[in-house]
Amino acid sequence: MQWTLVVPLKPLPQAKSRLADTADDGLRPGLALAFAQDTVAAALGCPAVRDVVVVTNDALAARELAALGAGTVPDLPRAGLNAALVHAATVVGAARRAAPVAALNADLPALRPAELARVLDAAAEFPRSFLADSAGLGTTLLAARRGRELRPQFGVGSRARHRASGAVELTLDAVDSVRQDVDTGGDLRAALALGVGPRTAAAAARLPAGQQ
Ligand SMILES: Nc1nc2c(ncn2[C@@H]2O[C@H](COP(=O)(O)OP(=O)(O)OP(=O)(O)O)[C@@H](O)[C@H]2O)c(=O)[nH]1
Ligand SMILES: C=C(OP(=O)(O)O)C(=O)O
Repeated sequence: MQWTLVVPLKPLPQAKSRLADTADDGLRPGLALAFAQDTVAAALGCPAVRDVVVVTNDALAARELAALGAGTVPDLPRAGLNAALVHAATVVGAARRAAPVAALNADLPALRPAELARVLDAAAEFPRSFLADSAGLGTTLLAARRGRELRPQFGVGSRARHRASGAVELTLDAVDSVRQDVDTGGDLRAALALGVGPRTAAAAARLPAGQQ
């Protein structure tokens, strides 16, 4: 089964606010873009992915991610993450005749195509499913098979909400790169230890010593 991935991305100046201690206002937007570029590049390299559509209102990010081969959809004004995902899934569904769709966070700079393929292959077994993040509280991927709605409930504590909504939790081992989202300095160090993509490696090298 081949999936369409919907990747949400905030305007870069507002993105990754919890990384303020690690990267100042001058470096943080570039770091957020690098995470998204490495996430999208790895997703496009995954055999289980048909296409990647980024939902964002950031013109620079849209341009850079389109250059990698992603489609882009403008966000709805001030609607928030879940509304942006529903909107993008609707646009994608209309264009692709109810293709299977998965939402994937844009902050997975260590993402490996083979691990993403294992997660998506597992998701193909269930009408609606999700993968918990490395912290065990959030969600990095929510998948809906053909003809099912995504019904995203991302945000603080989303693992419990997705489970309560009836989505099946995918309990795979050895898919750390799909779980490792980067919200904090500690997350960034964990992602660097797993091995990040080239754009994140370059952006992280510009951080002050001790923050990498
Ligand atoms: N298109 C779109 N994407 C969003 C929106 N809010 C969050 N996102 C994206 O959804 C994912 C998870 O978002 P958050 O954890 O809320 O925000 P973040 O920028 O990653 O980090 P913080 O600022 O530290 O909360 C990231 O890929 C964000 O860029 C939104 O309103 N619209
Ligand atoms: C939005 C989410 O991600 P984050 O951990 O980046 O807030 C989530 O886990 O639902």
